[in-house]
Amino acid sequence: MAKINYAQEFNRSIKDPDNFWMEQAAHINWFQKPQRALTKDAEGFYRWFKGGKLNTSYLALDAHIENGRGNDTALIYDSPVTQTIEKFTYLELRDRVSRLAGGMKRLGVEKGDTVIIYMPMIPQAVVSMLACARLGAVHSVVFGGFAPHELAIRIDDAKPKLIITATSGIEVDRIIPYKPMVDEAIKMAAHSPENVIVYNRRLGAARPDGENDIDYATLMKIADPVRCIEVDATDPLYILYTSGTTGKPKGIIRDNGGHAVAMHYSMKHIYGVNPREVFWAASDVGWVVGHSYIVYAPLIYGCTTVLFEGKPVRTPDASTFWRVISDHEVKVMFTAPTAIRAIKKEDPKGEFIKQFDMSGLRYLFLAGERCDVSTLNWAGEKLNVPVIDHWWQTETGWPIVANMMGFEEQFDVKPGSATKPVCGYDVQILREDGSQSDPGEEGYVAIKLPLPPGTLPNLWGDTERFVKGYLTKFDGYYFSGDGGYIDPDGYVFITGRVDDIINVAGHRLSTAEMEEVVAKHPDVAECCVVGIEDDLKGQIPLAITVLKTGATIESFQLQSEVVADVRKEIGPVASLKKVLVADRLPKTRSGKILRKVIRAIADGKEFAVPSTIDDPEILKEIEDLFKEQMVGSFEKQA
Ligand SMILES: CCC(=O)SCCNC(=O)CCNC(=O)[C@H](O)C(C)(C)COP(=O)(O)OP(=O)(O)OC[C@H]1O[C@@H](n2cnc3c(N)ncnc32)[C@H](O)[C@@H]1OP(=O)(O)O
Repeated sequence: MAKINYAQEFNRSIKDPDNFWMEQAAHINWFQKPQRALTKDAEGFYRWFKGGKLNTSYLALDAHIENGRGNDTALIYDSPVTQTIEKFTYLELRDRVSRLAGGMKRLGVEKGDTVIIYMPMIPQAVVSMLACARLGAVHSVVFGGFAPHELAIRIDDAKPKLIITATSGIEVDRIIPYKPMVDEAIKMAAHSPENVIVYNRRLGAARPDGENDIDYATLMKIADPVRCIEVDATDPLYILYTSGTTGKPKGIIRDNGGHAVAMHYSMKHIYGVNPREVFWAASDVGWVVGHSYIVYAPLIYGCTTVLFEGKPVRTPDASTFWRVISDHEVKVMFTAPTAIRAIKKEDPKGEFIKQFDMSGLRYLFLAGERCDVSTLNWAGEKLNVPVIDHWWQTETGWPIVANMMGFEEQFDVKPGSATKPVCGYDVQILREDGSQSDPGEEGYVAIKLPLPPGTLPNLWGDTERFVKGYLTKFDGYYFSGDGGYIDPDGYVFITGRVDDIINVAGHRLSTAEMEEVVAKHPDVAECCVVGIEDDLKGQIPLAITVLKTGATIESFQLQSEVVADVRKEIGPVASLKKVLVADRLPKTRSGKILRKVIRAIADGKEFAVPSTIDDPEILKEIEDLFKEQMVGSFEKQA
């Protein structure tokens, strides 16, 4: 791989984005090349490669086949929960994708239609995504850990013509029946899809048949394969919903052209991997990591990707990751710190690692949540490869800050920092008034516009929220929602969200959404949900409630009902386990709940009593409440 200099490239990407990204765009196969990289649309938003025509499914599959690589392995499905390992060549994957696309076309799916995919980590999920891309249909993959109510919200927002699902998923040793959840979601939603394609996994899960259900296998038998259709670079490839500060999730739009260019660029320059090598992102196709680094980037770049249906522990034990790396000769791996913490807890000395040939592993990348120093160090020591913490968001689709492995010099790691801004991202730390922070001074993490290719051009059906949420706080900047600082050496440190978003085991969740559910309990007068520190999951939600006058419910009963409600409305992924009952909540004089202070008390951290507090006495009550009811965490902090 030709090595180039980070500083020069970074400066060029910021000063001359047009030429910088036109050069990168030359690495992908366009049906019609764009004449310019950067333009503005009718609403004044930046767009990449307008005028270019391409197809993302073509880039991920057909282009490699035309290059003589049809018999190379494109996808390895490794499923410890079903004890299956299955490999698909580019040809085999293309044939499945083009056939499913043909089947979808028979069902009336056309360019621009939306399709929801609610599936476990099985090859048919990847096939479905690429089949949509082949037709120019816009997919929206919904993570399986979300409950029917969450799926219903997304159905009403995306208005899919079709839903593709499977009969079931497997969570370690439990069968999760997906199809009944889809049926329930459709009942809840105002919008009705025309058909539901169901892949029957034959695992014994209930499989209720609906009038408009289509069996995946039958459809594949009768469908004719179809060719890729040409789409505009600025046409949407997918919508991916992510938690916002209000209850309703936001539909992040990803375009085709900018995304393809960014995916290709990132594999080489950030992840330092070569085509034909094996890349493994141990995440889920329901998250952005799954979209970008299980499906699109490795395939567009011509790598072999691994689709892993299992957990870092319990499937069957803490050796699984190392077995996968060794069996499939993984060169570069990506996972969330929480997965490494789970392994470290089970196997602190890393004994399992010694049982496998890990000599092929070049780098381990971590992202999805803040990486604590001990996890970073443990992984580096035990694996004996560079462990690279990097930072990005669903909105951007690819890394914002990283130690870029494709360059001549690799920077020394400073634990707690994701290193330096990636080419294309002019990351700045701003004060409340919009002025630039000094080195080392904490502020809001913002990115000067334009954002590079592949990042969100808008929100699905909600331009106003896009502008308000990202572009208004600092004129001319994208506001990330995170706080942080840049040290005098230019290293970026992300210190955490400045809003009510929490990150539980690498899953981004909204406390506002949880509060809405808790508040609906008939005995709850008011409540708040905050994210508190957790050794394993990084953060977990904690609900604090005040009961209605006269309510006699026992606190353990309330907890079990509220936990069940949150699981039912949001899903198991929310991981709300603890609900406390307080006499009062600390508030400002204007009635705003002091969540930050509550969080600090729960985490045993120092805090300043806000001058706007209505009654400082309540803080003492909350402190006592935590001491009484959260014995475990408080003892640990003491
Ligand atoms: C950089 C940009 C980004 O941030 S993209 C997001 C990156 N994040 C990630 O990749 C997520 C990383 N986390 C993980 O993969 C998992 O949390 C790992 C570490 C594997 C642990 O999994 P697990 O033990 O299941 O814990 P969890 O907290 O994820 O799950 C909580 C409850 O939800 C359930 N769940 C999870 N996934 C599903 C699913 N697909 N379908 C149905 N249920 C699911 C879990 O079983 C668990 O349930 P329960 O509470 O035990 O009953």
